[in-house]
Amino acid sequence: MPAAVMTAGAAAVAAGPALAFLGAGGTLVGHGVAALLPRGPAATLGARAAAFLREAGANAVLAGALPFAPDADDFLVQPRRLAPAAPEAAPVAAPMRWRLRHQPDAAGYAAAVRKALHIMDAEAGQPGGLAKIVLARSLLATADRAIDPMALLRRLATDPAATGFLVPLPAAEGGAARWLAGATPELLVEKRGARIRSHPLAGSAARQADAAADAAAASALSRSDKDRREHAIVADCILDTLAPFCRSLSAPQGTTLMRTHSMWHLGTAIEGELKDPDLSAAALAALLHPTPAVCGLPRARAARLIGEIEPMDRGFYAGAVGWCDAAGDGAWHVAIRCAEISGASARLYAGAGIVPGSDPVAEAAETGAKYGALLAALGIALDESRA
Ligand SMILES: C=C(O[C@@H]1C=C(C(=O)O)C=C[C@H]1O)C(=O)O
Repeated sequence: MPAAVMTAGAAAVAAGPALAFLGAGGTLVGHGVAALLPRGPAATLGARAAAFLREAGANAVLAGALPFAPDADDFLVQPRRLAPAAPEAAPVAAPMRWRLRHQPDAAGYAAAVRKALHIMDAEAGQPGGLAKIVLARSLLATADRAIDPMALLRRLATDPAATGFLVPLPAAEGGAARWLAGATPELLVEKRGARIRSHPLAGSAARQADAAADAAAASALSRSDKDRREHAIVADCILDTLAPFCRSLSAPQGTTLMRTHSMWHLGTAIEGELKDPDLSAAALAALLHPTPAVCGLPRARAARLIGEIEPMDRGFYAGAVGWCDAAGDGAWHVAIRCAEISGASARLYAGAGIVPGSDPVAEAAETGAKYGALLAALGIALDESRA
């Protein structure tokens, strides 16, 4: 985090920012757009960002989003000005009325999970057989008036376990502004000098209002063989991908429980030291993305099946959002617990990792619970959204 944007103060931001990241790791708020990074696929991001930042000067920052499909074009901008403070708390707004459309509903999602389980079963034990796939669904919420992306961000940023983010996306058809807004609890990779961190999550349970039920849900998750297998695939893949680039790499605490306002997760905090400190945060993010937390194993096979099974295009959901500076430092988060915002519409996305032993109905309920952070921030009652 550049020194100029480390302060997590509470001063008001007058005009709407072009982008913002508000999290425990620091605050980055950018106003205006000075330039757009020439767009391209993940494989060329490191080189494009380095060339841009060499020209742009020592204080320049690039921030934005990588789409789920690594061969699709990313969208990163250089803010005109970095604000030294976080935006102030959300004013209370009049409630909005919503129309909701599931794509697919819980029953349709469970059917998709059954299809994936059938494929896994048929390929069990075969080399290259499908071992994990993350299937997602989407909820289109349309309000009776335009959504204020900044007010939404402020509400998303109230969960201390998540990084609230708001990044611009390429304009919608017809030219309307489009944003990706979310509260992601998952760190893809952070780099400062030679030090790197990653905090993959996989294996989930919905939080419960009753304290005893909540503790029971956490304890069942930590003992679940299915969730531990689902998690290990992600942590091992990240360790294997980073190892060749690291002098040291470890997960000192092993796999532990972490909680957001709406979900419990299994997480593994990974830390390491790069052999080459010039390897940038953007290059590392492009190398890791998409991890089996959002795609599957083997990666290419899972990605192809996701395209065939899911009824919607993921776009920038399950991609990565973050920033990098001229020194190559930066932080990239997995773009989950998020929605595409444009005008009066919010398209929410939620997915769940499927491995042999997954229960289709439970996985559908899990994706429903994962909408929770966005539903709460938009002011949509969870009951209203059930299906
Ligand atoms: C795919 C999502 O979340 C991911 C999948 C998880 C799981 O299957 O348990 C847990 C955390 C995330 O890595 C999502 O929230 O949309």
